[in-house]
Amino acid sequence: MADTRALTPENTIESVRSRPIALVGLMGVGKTTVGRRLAKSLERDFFDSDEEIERASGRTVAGYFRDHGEAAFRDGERRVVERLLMEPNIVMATGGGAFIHPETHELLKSRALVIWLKGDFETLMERVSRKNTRPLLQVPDPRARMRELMEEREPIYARAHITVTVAKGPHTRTVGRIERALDAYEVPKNG
Ligand SMILES: Nc1ncnc2c1ncn2[C@@H]1O[C@H](COP(=O)(O)OP(=O)(O)OP(=O)(O)O)[C@@H](O)[C@H]1O
Ligand SMILES: O=C(O)C1=C[C@@H](O)[C@@H](O)[C@H](O)C1
Ligand SMILES: [Mg+2]
Repeated sequence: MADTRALTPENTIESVRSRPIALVGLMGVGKTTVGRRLAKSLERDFFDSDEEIERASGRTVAGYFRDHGEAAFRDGERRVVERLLMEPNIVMATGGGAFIHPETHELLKSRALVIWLKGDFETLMERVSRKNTRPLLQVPDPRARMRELMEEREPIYARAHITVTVAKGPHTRTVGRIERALDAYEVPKNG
């Protein structure tokens, strides 16, 4: 059955704006910390898919990867994202790989207003180096791994409805940029 929530010109801008807002992008770009502040500013509820997986499984993301592997994590992530997309009026921070997984990508693209937070390499490295809890970066050369992830993933993140460039500076600046991008957003003619 056709998804009536697909982003087409028949959707009024009001209906598109009332979709869940989903933040996607690489580890460390600020999806969680910026998302929380954006939700507050827009008077929406905030959810983080990684935190929801941790709550539901009673494990940390790193523990989940260790015990069940990445494929099981991606499956759990898809289910969590699908459930969160039923919530009205939310901002959702997704895990860095959610929009890369084809089924989760499709869900997000058809039911949310997807915003790619695009960071430069050095900003991302500086931010991820503050915590060593990210399983994909527990490798001998995390800089090389991050470069690979950027190359593999950026063309996919670029399919988001909106791209917002994130640079050094306070979270509030990124929130302001996202709000301006949302105000300027128009439903594309070709869906
Ligand atoms: N202007 C800023 N915007 C976003 N994050 C910032 C900013 N300044 C500092 N940070 C910090 O960068 C770190 C990473 O942010 P955060 O955890 O929100 O990233 P994330 O995109 O959710 O990553 P992950 O995909 O691993 O969940 C945090 O310590 C956050 O406080
Ligand atoms: O970029 C990724 O693939 C990931 C990012 C984190 O948010 C977690 O979802 C997990 O560490 C995987
Ligand atoms: Mg996060």
